[in-house]
Amino acid sequence: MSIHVINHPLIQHKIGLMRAADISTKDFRELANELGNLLTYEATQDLELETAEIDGWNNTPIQVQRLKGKKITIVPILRAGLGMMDGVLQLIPSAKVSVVGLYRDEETLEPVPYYEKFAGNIDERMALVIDPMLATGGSMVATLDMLKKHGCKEIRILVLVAAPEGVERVLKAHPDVTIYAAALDDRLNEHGYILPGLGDAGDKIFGTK
Ligand SMILES: O=P(O)(O)OC[C@H]1O[C@H](OP(=O)(O)OP(=O)(O)O)[C@H](O)[C@@H]1O
Ligand SMILES: O=c1cc[nH]c(=O)[nH]1
Ligand SMILES: [Mg+2]
Repeated sequence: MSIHVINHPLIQHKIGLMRAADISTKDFRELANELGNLLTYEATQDLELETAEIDGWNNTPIQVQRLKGKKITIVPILRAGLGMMDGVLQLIPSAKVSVVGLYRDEETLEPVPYYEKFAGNIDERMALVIDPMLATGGSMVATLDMLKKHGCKEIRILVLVAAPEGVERVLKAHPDVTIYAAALDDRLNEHGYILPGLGDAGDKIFGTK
């Protein structure tokens, strides 16, 4: 469908903090989760509601609104997607979690799949795919291919930083998805890293460099 870059001041402030060269693992992790949380709030603004009747505090039946349909599934792309998951789950605590494991081959930049485990009845659930980085778009397109192969029909993507090349590739292959991003950056460098970007998000979240 499209990309929404969320220009909320808190989001812009926090993504700016994440770009600092000397950021600690602790701060990077905290900010990735906080942004996951804020992007979830933005991406769920139009979820469908239904009316339900419950017993109110004084034993009188009252009508309340609740989310309609089957529970959402959150889809973190390993590893780095896990770095946003706690923040997303804070707002959607009963979501089902589907996991996709992919890494980018450093030479070809193509995704190499190594794991997948999807929630049951995924064909009836909205999927929120989370990954801090959308670079060439290869990992995201592979994830969307997997989800659709399992019947998933409604997919929204939450990323911290997107590159124009990746956005174009995703929306060309899957024009029905919507991307929510904290930032749309300038370009990719010759190694497929986003500029100005965040560096290697997986390494920063897991403290592996
Ligand atoms: O758009 P692309 O060019 O596919 O690149 C983006 C992917 O690269 C990173 O993962 P990485 O392969 O470094 O794996 P990791 O999360 O295990 O570190 C990132 O978290 C995305 O999944
Ligand atoms: O800039 C990038 C590109 C891919 N993966 C990352 O972690 N960062
Ligand atoms: Mg990585």
